[in-house]
Amino acid sequence: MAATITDRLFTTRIASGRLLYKLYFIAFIAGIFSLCYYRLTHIPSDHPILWLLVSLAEFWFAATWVFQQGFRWAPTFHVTYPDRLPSNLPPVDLFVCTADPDREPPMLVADTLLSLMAYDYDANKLAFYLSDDGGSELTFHAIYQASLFAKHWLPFCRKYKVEPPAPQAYFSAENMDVGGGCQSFRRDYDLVKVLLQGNGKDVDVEGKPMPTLVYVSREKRSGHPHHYKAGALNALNRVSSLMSNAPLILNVDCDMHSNNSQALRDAVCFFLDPKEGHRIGYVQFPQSFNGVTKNDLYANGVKRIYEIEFFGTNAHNGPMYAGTGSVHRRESLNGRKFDPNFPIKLEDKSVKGSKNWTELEEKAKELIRCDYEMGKPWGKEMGVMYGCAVEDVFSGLVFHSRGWQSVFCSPERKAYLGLAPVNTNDTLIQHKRWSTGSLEIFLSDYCPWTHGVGRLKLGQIMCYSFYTLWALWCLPMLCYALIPPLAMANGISLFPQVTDPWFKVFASLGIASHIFSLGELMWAKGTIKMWWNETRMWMMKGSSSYLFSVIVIILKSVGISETGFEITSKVINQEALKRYNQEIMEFAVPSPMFIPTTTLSLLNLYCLLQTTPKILEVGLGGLDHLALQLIISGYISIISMPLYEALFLRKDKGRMPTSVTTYSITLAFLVFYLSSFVM
Ligand SMILES: O=c1ccn([C@@H]2O[C@H](COP(=O)(O)OP(=O)(O)O[C@H]3O[C@H](CO)[C@@H](O)[C@H](O)[C@H]3O)[C@@H](O)[C@H]2O)c(=O)[nH]1
Ligand SMILES: [Mn+2]
Repeated sequence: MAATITDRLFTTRIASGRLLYKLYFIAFIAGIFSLCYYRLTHIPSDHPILWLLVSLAEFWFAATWVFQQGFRWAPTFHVTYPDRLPSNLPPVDLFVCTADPDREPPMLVADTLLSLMAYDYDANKLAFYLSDDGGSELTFHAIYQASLFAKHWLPFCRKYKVEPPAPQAYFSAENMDVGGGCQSFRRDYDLVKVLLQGNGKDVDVEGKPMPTLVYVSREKRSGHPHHYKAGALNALNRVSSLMSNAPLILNVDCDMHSNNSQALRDAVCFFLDPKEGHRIGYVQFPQSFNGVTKNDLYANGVKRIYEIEFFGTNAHNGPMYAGTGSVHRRESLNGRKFDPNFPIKLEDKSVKGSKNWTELEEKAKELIRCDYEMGKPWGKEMGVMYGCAVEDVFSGLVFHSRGWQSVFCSPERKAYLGLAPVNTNDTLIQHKRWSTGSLEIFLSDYCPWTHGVGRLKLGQIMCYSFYTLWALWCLPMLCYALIPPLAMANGISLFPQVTDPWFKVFASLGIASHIFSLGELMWAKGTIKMWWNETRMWMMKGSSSYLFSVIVIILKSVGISETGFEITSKVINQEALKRYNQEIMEFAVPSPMFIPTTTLSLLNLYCLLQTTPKILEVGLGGLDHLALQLIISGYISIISMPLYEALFLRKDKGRMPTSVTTYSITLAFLVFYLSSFVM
């Protein structure tokens, strides 16, 4: 297949203006060294512990800044040339996962599936596999109806070049041929059902071939871990190798529909490239989101990751595997190592010709049984890795350490559009899962600092360090949100006073890092308010999600708790949606996730109010030695405005539940009074 291609199918360009960045880098790093020097030469004799904690926090802030250089050093962009692709394209198997019909409405799943089926690609080369971990009759029915509707939808998309090819509006009850087909459905056993037969057996209303479509639902039995999404992907991997065995595998979550019917061709360009193609294990598309508010209230548009940071990873062996929107080489997914001396060609080993589908369904059921994997290398040496709440990043790290490269492919027209959490609690829970999983990776046998050395590039290790140590942000954040205000209230100075030249070092580092991150986001077409929201969410995640992650990991290490997969809800009620669109933060549920953040905000406000009378008494000049602490608390209080409103001023249903308010106030006072004994 690839032998006939001589022209490059993609090219690479490094961002301009790097000299300017390097100058900034030198200035900033000089600032970090000065700060360290100041801390080491100014150890106070009366409060050494406070000094130590604040210094460690600053050290960790500096270390994460250093890791981030992996993303910032050389942003690298790829351009693909799909026009140069040969007509004989490699087959692709497409996996879609769903797990819970209440949190992931079947209509959404069907919509995603149909949007993918509309890819501009030879239908004979595509096979779709839907994993329904919820084993839901409703989902099955929706998919079955979708398979019928697809026979109308695909010709329609071809004719009118529909973009995005997701039929939401079209996929209404009137369009469906209701009834039939799924009466035999029972949910007490494994189910593999071929809904559309490829290779010309099933045709659309115009007589053109349909792709294959297979519904898979795994049996769950207690005592047999089903490994969540990773388990689902591995089950689909085996079923697909039996039924179609395409050399490429695309994975999309049910909450992300295709928004660009050409994107698959872009991905194929990387694998078929005559020069670099053989090194590439997977292509990762960005995750982009539908319906995120103008200023991205919860920072769930994750612009920073997918519109800034991931371009930086292209400079050193490519991005992390981020789950949805990724195309894998089956060989690398199945445990093969990359060996430059024995390049693996992207060969078409797919199963061809007419098939006995009933027989295949029966055989496939064996492959998805919950005890099938016992004693087999799945989840360890083969397939997506088990044992981690972020199976994607973990697996990507393993593929990278087996020598494969990845590429970040971000076409002009967004490849996928998905649903992001639309309230505070879901956001914090999602980040708890991500940061817990990330820390699990760092603590695993594949730790980038040990296993990664010699296998990964330095820049890659830095990027992985940044992500896998995310959860540890909570420690410096807690230090900075607790110690300076409490020390201030007790009259203890922890920073140089305004007239001290060292003050300038602290001030410049603080200002520079803020201006830089703002500039970066503006470059990615963000807004100032978006940046402010992002900063607030960063603090909330830091003091809540990340803190809980660290606690979960500690509990897990002593065997008290297990990490699971809390599925993000994709439904929202109308009233809450209205508030969301007005960019009013939603709390509403009495979630423990809120308590640390609200406590810290209250504490900072209280310490600020406590110190204000003193300021009025002696004038700002007299509090010169506490100026930086005042600024920190002032900053935390200003950014916490929406929290104070939710706690005390709002009357709507989205306000902070009284129980959270009570706990937080009590806790804040407790901490405050305890501190006066300790400090
Ligand atoms: O037991 C399970 C649990 C989840 N899922 C599926 O996993 C996907 C992701 O779940 P979601 O709740 O949407 O989590 P997100 O945080 O939005 O997912 C992000 O983070 C995950 C890792 O934590 C990645 O796998 C995803 O691709 C990535 O989009 C969905 O399609 C689910 O149906 C399963 O198939 N089985
Ligand atoms: Mn999701």
